[in-house]
Amino acid sequence: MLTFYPVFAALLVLSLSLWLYKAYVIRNRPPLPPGPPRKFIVGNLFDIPRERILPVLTKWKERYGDIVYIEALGSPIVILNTFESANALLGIRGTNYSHRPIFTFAGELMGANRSMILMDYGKTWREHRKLTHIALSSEAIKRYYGVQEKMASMLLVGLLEDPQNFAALFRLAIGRIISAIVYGLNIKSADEYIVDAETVNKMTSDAIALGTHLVDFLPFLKYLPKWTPFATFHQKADAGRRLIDRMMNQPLDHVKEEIAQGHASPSFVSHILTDPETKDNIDSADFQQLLAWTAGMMYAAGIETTSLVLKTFVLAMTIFPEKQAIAQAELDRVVGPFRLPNMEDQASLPYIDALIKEILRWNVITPLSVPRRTDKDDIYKGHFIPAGTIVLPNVWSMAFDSSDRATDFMPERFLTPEGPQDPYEYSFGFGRRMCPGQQLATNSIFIMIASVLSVFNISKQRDELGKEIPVHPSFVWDGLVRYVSAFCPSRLAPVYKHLLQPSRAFQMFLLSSFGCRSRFI
Ligand code: HEM
Repeated sequence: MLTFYPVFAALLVLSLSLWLYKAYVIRNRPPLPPGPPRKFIVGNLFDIPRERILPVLTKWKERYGDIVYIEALGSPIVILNTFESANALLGIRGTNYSHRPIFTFAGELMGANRSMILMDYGKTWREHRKLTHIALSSEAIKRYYGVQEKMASMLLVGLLEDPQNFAALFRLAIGRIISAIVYGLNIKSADEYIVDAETVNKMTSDAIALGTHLVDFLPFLKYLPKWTPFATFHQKADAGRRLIDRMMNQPLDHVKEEIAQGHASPSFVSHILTDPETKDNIDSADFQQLLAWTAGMMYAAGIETTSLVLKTFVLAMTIFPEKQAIAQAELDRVVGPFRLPNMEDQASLPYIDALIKEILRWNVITPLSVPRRTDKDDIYKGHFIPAGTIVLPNVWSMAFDSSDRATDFMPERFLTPEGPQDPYEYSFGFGRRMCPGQQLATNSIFIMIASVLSVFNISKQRDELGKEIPVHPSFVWDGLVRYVSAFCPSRLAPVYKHLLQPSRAFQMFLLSSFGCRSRFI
């Protein structure tokens, strides 16, 4: 008993000193950024409704300004509402702001932290980024023009046959481009793997949405045995892990088999596996894992995002036919009626370029980008940002802040030199972790949009009485990606004028024989 008192007294003194030190440090450091009042323990956890998060963020921005501080179960979160603050912190102070939050559910339990997008900033991330650069550098992407043009003409053929199925056809076209570039897959094998990629995307995007899994805020829950009633997340995570592993490894094994049989098509993966110089330059303990995950990541990150932009394009053209007419007039003028557009036309089609920017702005695909985490304490504009803070760039507010009449669909806003912030500067992220697939994505979007507008008129469906069925834009946000919700009252009708109204069979032949000069790596 006697020996207990000195230990107890020492502990008491230690705790008191720690408490006093913390109080002293807190009092002497700059204040946290402003934000809504926090409740005891839970903080603002229940102020972040998943479905209505954007209006809540807008309200906070109006009340607290450029940079807003909230907490969820003790985890600090900072929301950056302007391009200036996002660029200053995520871009210029990139060393401190390029980490990702620790996603216990998606990252650790499902195993998605092996992918570049969720991986923490550091040596392994740099290896992934370096390898990805081989496939997506400005030089490399020029070699994909042929495959992009070919897939665009195949899309047109698909649309002629089944115009109402446009959403699936867009996804297929984008999936085929990426799988041809990354794995050199032929169309049949590509279509097989696209289905896996879709499921994995949806699952991961859902899993990393803010506030979806309690285990992300209370990581000790991961130690709950799998059989306990509250640990159903374990089964979900195990199923996710199996699916992710299959998606990463199956196409890679497919290419290896093709190489062994001597008939692999040129692709990123076959290039890395067969070029001894490239392989020798890669300093990685687990080369196979590195290759499987860089290739799989390009595939997974590129399909849903790019095809969503195209779906938004159809929605916008349905609602704003006058903008469609201006874009088609430009195509008539520049490309003319005797051929389909190609990648070289891009620089001569400023209205199409402005149209793509407006689509990216009007429906921001990732309204809060992909979250970051601070490594060390920081001070910005007199506010203290603690180490370990989750940082969310509010891209949504950047897009709608940038000009008056922000909710209108107006590609023209990007045709004047004093126009608003360029959406390419915020839609694809910031600084060191900016999307490496941006150029590939914008090229695919360009060729698909220009080709579709050359051959089709997009309009509202009509009912049995011939009256137009109204279309109301509606979006669903799963926390990372903002989807255009199922809408189908759009009609893609061939206009034929660009092909001098040939017979249907001849037209199919013409379309499918365009753009066949495909070369990959
Ligand atoms: C319209 C299409 C696309 C959009 C809107 C988009 C958007 C984004 C965003 C917002 C990020 C997070 C950046 C950050 O943290 O600052 C990102 C990361 C990433 N994107 Fe994209 N992306 C698109 C297409 C693609 C394509 C086609 C590929 C590859 C072929 C790709 C590969 C990646 C990868 C690998 C990352 C992770 C980068 C890292 O964490 O270092 N994306 N993308």
